[in-house]
Amino acid sequence: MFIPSREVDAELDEDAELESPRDNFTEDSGECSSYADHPIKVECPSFAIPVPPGDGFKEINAPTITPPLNQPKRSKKRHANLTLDKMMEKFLQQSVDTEEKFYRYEEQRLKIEDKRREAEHARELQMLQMLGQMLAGISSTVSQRSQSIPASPPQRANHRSYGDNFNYNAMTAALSPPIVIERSFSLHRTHSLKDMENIFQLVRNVIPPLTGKKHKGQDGRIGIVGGCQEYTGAPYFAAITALKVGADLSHVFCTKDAATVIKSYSPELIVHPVLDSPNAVHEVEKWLPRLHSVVIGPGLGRDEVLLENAKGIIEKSKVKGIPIIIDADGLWLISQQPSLIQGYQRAILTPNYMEFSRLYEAMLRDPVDSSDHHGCVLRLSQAMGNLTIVQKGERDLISDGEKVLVCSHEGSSRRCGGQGDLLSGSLGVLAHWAFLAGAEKTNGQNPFLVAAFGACSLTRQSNHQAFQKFGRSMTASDMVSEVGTAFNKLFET
Ligand SMILES: NC(=O)C1=CN([C@@H]2O[C@H](COP(=O)(O)OP(=O)(O)OC[C@H]3O[C@@H](n4cnc5c(N)ncnc54)[C@H](O)[C@@H]3O)[C@@H](O)[C@H]2O)[C@@H](O)CC1
Ligand SMILES: Nc1ncnc2c1ncn2[C@@H]1O[C@H](COP(=O)(O)OP(=O)(O)OP(=O)(O)O)[C@@H](O)[C@H]1O
Repeated sequence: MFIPSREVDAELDEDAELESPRDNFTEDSGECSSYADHPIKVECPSFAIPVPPGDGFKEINAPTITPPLNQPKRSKKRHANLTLDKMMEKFLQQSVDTEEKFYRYEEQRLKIEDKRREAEHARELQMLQMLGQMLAGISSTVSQRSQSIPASPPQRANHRSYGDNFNYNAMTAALSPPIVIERSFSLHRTHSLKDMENIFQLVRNVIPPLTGKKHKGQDGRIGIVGGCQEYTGAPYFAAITALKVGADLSHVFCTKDAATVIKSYSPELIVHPVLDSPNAVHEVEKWLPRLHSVVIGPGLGRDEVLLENAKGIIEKSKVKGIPIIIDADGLWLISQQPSLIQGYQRAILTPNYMEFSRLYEAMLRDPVDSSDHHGCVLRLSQAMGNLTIVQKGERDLISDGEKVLVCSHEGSSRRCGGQGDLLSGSLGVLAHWAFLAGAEKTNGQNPFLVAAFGACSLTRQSNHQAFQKFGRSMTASDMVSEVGTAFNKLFET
């Protein structure tokens, strides 16, 4: 049934409770003696509000029953407040829904726009390639004329470069041994320009263009779950790196006592002191629809309650299909309960040497074979249900159980704590971008492999640059300062 808003006002008058009229109006004002004389001001919409029958509202024409004078009125106002709360809740929900719809629409619109730009870009590339071929033809004719020795075919060795195959998926399916794609050059050594371009192009392809048409949040809203009394640096490094890579918003979900500390490091971060609250999972779950990816583990610690909450957050994120990056103590949790993430192919695990050994032994019941790193990372990924594994180390090995990518981009010999946090934060953003872009933009390659490769190269380049400046005194904060220029150097030049 519908009740005009005026009727709601009248009903609320009658339902006055808890506070007496004098709570709102002073005696001296002499303005108020009873609710009948001074109805409570309630902000109601001017249109009719649908109200299901039997929820406490009287029929419009029902006779008014005057309550006996001595009857306490307290319980009725609570009712009025409850009704108001319900209405407010409904309005808020509607506005959240509308906002969500708007975001969805915007995202679709931008996807279409991206596709258009992509097609334009592809056309331009094709023309450039044709031009390149023409120029190559001219130069080879010149060199054939000047040298009588014929050019030898390109050496492939053990590697396959991205540029060799456009239909990479089909090739992969046809080959039984794992494909190893390696980029082992430094920006400072001579290398094949073509290889470098091909491998980085896949990462570049997934990076959203900077345009004036977007609203805040569209380039990434990343959640970091971690941060406790002992560890406040790790979630900060991950969250600030996510922003420096290009995310619009970075949320940290940490314990209460870590929150103020993390906030004091950076006003850019949104910090939620909820991780040790009794309803932590629910508190984080409320934010999940607004997050594009979550990074679980930096500075999480190994407290039973926090690990249990992290477990709940992983489960809720899986239900929502959000890409999940698991690092540090999040990996400790996974090594205790691998089934928590097993088979969820939107997950990326980033173990260091120790974390990898723990996971490997938990899953394969064997020690790591130090003579076969590629095989180990491949087997671990397969055992975990083909989710992406990034084994960090002197060379980062990245596998989805089908292929192994090797990133040995030049970093430095400095191994200060916190470098892995930069990696997981940047991966949070790149995984979202790559996932959104899809395999179409990565030439059929698993987008998470591309994202992981991008994040590893970026971390190592930041490390390299910071080490050039500070040498042995370099710390993770120095690396954070280099993220912007490293990103430009690798992906935007
Ligand atoms: N500033 C911060 O707040 C930082 C916090 N961090 C956090 O610290 C927590 C613990 O991570 P860690 O990587 O330190 O984990 P671990 O405590 O497992 O390892 C610490 C280091 O101790 C050594 N180690 C561990 N087990 C060993 C063993 N059995 N034998 C010999 N050496 C061994 C290894 O060098 C290892 O890197 C994580 O939550 C992580 O995110 C780190 O990210 C570093 C920076
Ligand atoms: N020996 C190495 N040489 C060059 N780069 C390395 C080496 N070891 C690690 N890295 C780089 O540093 C990044 C972080 O790896 P690291 O092993 O330090 O992680 P972590 O121990 O998890 O870090 P954190 O201290 O944040 O917990 C890796 O992605 C890798 O690119």
